[in-house]
Amino acid sequence: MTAPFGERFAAALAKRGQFCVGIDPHAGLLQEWDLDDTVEGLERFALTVVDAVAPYCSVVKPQSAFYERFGSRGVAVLERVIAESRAAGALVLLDVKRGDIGSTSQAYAEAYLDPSSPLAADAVTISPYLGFGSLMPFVEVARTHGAGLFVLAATSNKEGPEVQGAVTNDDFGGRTVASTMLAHLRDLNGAVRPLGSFGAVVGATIEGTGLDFAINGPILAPGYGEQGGTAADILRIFGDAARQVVASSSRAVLRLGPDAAAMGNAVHRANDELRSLIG
Ligand SMILES: O=c1ccn([C@@H]2O[C@H](COP(=O)(O)O)[C@@H](O)[C@H]2O)c(=O)[nH]1
Repeated sequence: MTAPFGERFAAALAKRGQFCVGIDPHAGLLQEWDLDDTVEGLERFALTVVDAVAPYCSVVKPQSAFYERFGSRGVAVLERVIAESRAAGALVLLDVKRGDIGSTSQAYAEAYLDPSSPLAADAVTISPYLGFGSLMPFVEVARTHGAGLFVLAATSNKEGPEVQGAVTNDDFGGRTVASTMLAHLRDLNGAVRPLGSFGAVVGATIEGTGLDFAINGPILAPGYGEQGGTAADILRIFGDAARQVVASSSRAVLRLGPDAAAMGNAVHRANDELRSLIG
């Protein structure tokens, strides 16, 4: 029986550190690596990154869009990325940002979280734009299989606050949407030890929001590196919750390839920096 994701996440961060590499095969990066923008180029790129970083990272985060761009053969590459990263000991957080009415959420959840699916990962990112309740099938499937979820709360992009900073009416608590998502996650995680399995996505780039990050669950902080987020930002934004954060960076690491040692060293450096500030 697989241990719950929150337990596996806490153990992985304690063992391998708080840095996550996003495995995002951008067309521009394929070109920088001297690879063709084809499924063969995609495969070479993605598997080189897996070999270089998955043995050291606590978490890797492939972004599904860059694989879907190549149709079914690209998705087959994604399946290999997931399987080989897990075999190398990394947790795989598949960045798909799915979310729909409940019955469709059920199918998405089975596609990404049921271990019998070829695309099954340890956790996925999901979008609560259809209402947090529409995500309950993901919660149930995640509970059944010991998987994790990361719900978009306060994303790293500058356009996010238009929606995430909007205030709900009194029937729904009169709080910002981001704060409402964090409250739902706090309720789901309860007092589970060492950590619940239901996490939030909060950008490493956001400015003082007054949000309460004590959700007793994992937090993904994308926007580290290329988008400007630093280890100091992780401490500034999350305070006491900083130890539950995995900071994610894609392009800033991938640009160092195809030199595997350079990408591996970037992981060690980022982990050291986060450890020295957060403990
Ligand atoms: O708020 C969010 C949520 C997800 N992302 C994703 O993370 C990476 C960021 O890539 P970089 O190259 O490090 O900027 C990418 O896959 C995004 O889709 C995010 O940036 N912000």
